[in-house]
Amino acid sequence: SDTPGTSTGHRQRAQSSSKKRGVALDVNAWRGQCRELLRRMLESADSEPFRQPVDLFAYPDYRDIIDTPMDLGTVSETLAVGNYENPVEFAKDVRLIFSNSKAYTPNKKSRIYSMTLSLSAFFETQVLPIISDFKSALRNQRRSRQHLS
Ligand SMILES: O=C(Nc1ccc(F)cc1F)N1CCN(C(=O)c2ccco2)CC1
Repeated sequence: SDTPGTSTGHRQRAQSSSKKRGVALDVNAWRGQCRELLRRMLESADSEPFRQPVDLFAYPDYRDIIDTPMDLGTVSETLAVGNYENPVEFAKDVRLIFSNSKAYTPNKKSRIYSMTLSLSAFFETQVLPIISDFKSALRNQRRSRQHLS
């Protein structure tokens, strides 16, 4: 065990701003990354039914089942005007699109519902590193601010 009273050595904090372990920990990088992720989803054929709000004349019972409609166009607009504070809020709205489709579908074999399954699988693989990079950038920022105080 350590000799009592010995310091464990004072880790010199690198003076570099946000570079740590070779990755740039930029607390704002998530916004452009999410815009790019949306762009890739919107170019996929699987997103076609989810690019705009559901036409309630085509699906008159939609609001009987779905309390909070959501679509990729609305998410894109919210992101563009700066109304998401972080990628977790962004992911919450995208996931709402998929859960709405699951709630509304009459059966699990419906074509439109099956499109959300592949789109959601793609989304989850892509959004995970965006969220974890954001969270480590935030930790890093708080650590460096705390260091200054
Ligand atoms: O009507 C649309 N989208 C849409 C919106 C604007 C358009 F111009 C054209 C569209 F096709 N739906 C997507 C959401 N939806 C479902 O998730 C679902 C699950 C099972 C069966 O449908 C209902 C249908």
